[in-house]
This record gives sequence, C-alpha cells and structure tokens, in this order.
Amino acid sequence: MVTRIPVTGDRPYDVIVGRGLENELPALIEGAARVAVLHPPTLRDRAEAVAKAAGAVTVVPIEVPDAERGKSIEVAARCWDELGAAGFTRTDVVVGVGGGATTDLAGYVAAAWLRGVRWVPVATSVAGMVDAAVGGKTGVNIAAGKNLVGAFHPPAGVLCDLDALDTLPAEDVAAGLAEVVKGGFIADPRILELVEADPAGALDPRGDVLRELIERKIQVKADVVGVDLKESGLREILNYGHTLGHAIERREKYSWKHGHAVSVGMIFAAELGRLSGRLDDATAARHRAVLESLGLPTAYEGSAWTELLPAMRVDKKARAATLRFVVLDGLAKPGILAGPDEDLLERAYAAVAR
Ligand SMILES: NC(=O)c1ccc[n+]([C@@H]2O[C@H](COP(=O)([O-])OP(=O)(O)OC[C@H]3O[C@@H](n4cnc5c(N)ncnc54)[C@H](O)[C@@H]3O)[C@@H](O)[C@H]2O)c1
Ligand SMILES: O=C(O)C(=O)C[C@@H](O)[C@H](O)[C@H](O)COP(=O)(O)O
Ligand SMILES: [Zn+2]
Repeated sequence: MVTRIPVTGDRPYDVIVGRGLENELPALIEGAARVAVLHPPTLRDRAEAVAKAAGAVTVVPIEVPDAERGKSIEVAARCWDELGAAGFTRTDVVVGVGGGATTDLAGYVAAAWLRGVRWVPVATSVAGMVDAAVGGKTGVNIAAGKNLVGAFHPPAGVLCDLDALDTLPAEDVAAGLAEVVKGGFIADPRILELVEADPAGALDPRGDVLRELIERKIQVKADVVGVDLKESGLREILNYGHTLGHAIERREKYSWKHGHAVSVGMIFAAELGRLSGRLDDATAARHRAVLESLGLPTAYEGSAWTELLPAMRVDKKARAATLRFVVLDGLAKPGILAGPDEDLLERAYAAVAR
C-alpha cells in the first residue's frame, strides 16, 4: 500500500510512503538529463538502487561524509564542483539518499546551484521521513551554530521507502521518534496515545504502529508547511524543543543525535510552559513518561547551563536580544514565550540538569 500525503503551497508536492518505491522516482526526475545522487558511505547500496531506478539518465554519484560531518559548507562546495564538472543544468535533478543530515545538505546544494534546481529527498531514517525531507528547510551547520546557512527550497516530491528502516540502527529509530512525539504534543495527541499503548511497537521498523506514527507526523508537518513555508508564524511550532536542543548539539560538537537533543529540549520547553503558568502539571509530566518509554534521554549536564544560555541566542526564532521559545498552553496548543527572564530559564533547566 502506498500513501500519498500532499503538501500544498506555491509548489505543491506529495510525500510518498510505502515499500519498494523505486518506480516512483522516474516521474519526479522527468525531463532531466543528469541526476546527482548524494549519499553517505553507509547508504551506498541504496544509492546504487536509486541510481538504477533513475533509468536512462547520466547519474553523478556523490559520496558525502556521514551524518553531521556531511552538513558543512565545505562539503556543499565540493558537491557544487562536482555538478560543475558534470555540466549540470537547470533541468537536472539533485537526489539526496539518506537521513536528515544528508537530505538537508542535498536540498541546500540544489537550492544554491544555478539559484535553484529540482531536488528529491529519498529519506532513509525516521527523522528524515517524518521531518527533514518534508517542508523544504535545507541547510548546513557553521561554527556559529546549527543550520545557520540554508534556504527554503521545497522538493519535487519526497520518497519514504519503509524498507530502508530495516538497516537503520535502533538508536536512530528512537531518535527519529523524538520528532514524532514533538508532533504529538504540538498538534496530534493520537500520536502520544499510540506510543503510550505500545512503545515497543513504535520502535519496530516492520510494525504497523511505526508506519501509522510516521504518516501522522508527516501529516502534522504538511499541514504546517503548506500554509507557512518560510516560517513567518505558524511554522515556528515545529521548532518545539529545538532552542535548547540545538544548543546542546553545538556544545557536543554534533556528536549527539539531533533527536536526543530535541528530547531533552522538549522536557525543558514543557517545564518553561509549566513554570510560566501556561501548561498543566500532568501534560508536562507526560513529556518525560513518553520520551523515557522510548529510551530517549531527558537529562543533560547541569554545569553546562552557562554555555547553553548564550548558545541559545543564535536560535532563528530570537529577535534582537529577545529569546523566543515555543511552549504549550495545553496539549496541542502551541504558543510563543518571548523574553522570559533568566531566572525562569534557569529554573526550567533544573528539570533536565543532572
Ligand atoms: N530540514 C528539516 O526540517 C529538518 C527536520 C528534522 C531534522 N533535520 C536534520 O536532520 C538531521 C537528523 O536526521 P537523522 O537522524 O536522520 O540524521 P542522519 O542523517 O545523521 O542519520 C543518522 C544516522 O543514521 C544513518 N542512516 C540513515 N538511514 C539509514 C539506513 N536506512 N540504514 C542504515 N543507516 C542509516 C546515517 O548514515 C547516520 O549515521 C539533523 O541534521 C537535523 O538538523 C532537519
Ligand atoms: O521544519 C521546521 O521548521 C522545523 O523546525 C523542524 C525541526 O525538526 C528541524 O530540526 C529544523 O531543521 C530546525 O530548524 P531551524 O530553523 O531551527 O534550524
Ligand atoms: Zn528537528
């Protein structure tokens, strides 16, 4: 069974979820003479299968470093050199095969090449399928912080072949579920009920529970990015847990998994909401219970606070000196907390400090 989740906007496209989706690729690259296939070494076999499915085009395979090591301006520059050498034109297509780090890179390579060419993410991780490959946020990390250079560049379509999850390490399945749980708290509480009823099922790549969770979270994201591609308002809710999460990733030099950092960040955001009188105790406590049931981290070094606070100031939601956080006014009622005082932030951090 193949599910197509439409994403609306000026350049609408479908997120396609199913198994054995190779035959979906030709329509997405129609008219291209060349297709660049960016992939990390771990996904070489899958990239070769994608290249084969591309049919009668010139394939330009580009191997990039794995995970966050590939998400850099230097790696992007090497990809542009390879596109130049291959004579890549405006009708050609960039395909990113991998997790969120690889598709963020591939999307940015496509966004900047000739000021924007078609691209297709072939998402191979849970985080990639439910979040990174959907919505057209592309980019790379720089020394100053996470995703600080990038572009909004919607894909031509998104392929989420569930067969890819068979080889995804269990830790990465769980990390991706942090973004799914985020979708449960900000918009679709049924996600939380499904995880609470069967956490083991949620973690099983072959099971129906994970498929339903993936499709539900894609729907949450599609509903948001379809009306606010460039994050002028509503889209900020997708950043729940990310203000602290990105600061932790940067402090850890990107050795922490994104989903792990976001998990800790959501505990912090829930506590911010609770301490500012906006979120009830039970919903705040539910964050910890759900995330821990998936084996996700909910604590971070207490002594790191003095480093994390300045790191949060490069968050894209900040305006001048004012920090802004996504918090909840109740289950599935996200809102913005602007300019909380440092004492409140420090008290909220106590909920994750170890
Ligand atoms: N653009 C967005 O809207 C958005 C949304 C969420 C996350 N992100 C970004 O996505 C990244 C996190 O995504 P991720 O967890 O997928 O990261 P990732 O790309 O680093 O993948 C995690 C690990 O899983 C491996 N992997 C992926 N698929 C595999 C498979 N099928 N079999 C075996 N190994 C596989 C990768 O090689 C990597 O080692 C972060 O960089 C984050 O900032 C972006
Ligand atoms: O799509 C969005 O918008 C999100 O915020 C989704 C996040 O899960 C994702 O990690 C995103 O890359 C963070 O965006 P950033 O603008 O804070 O870098
Ligand atoms: Zn994220």
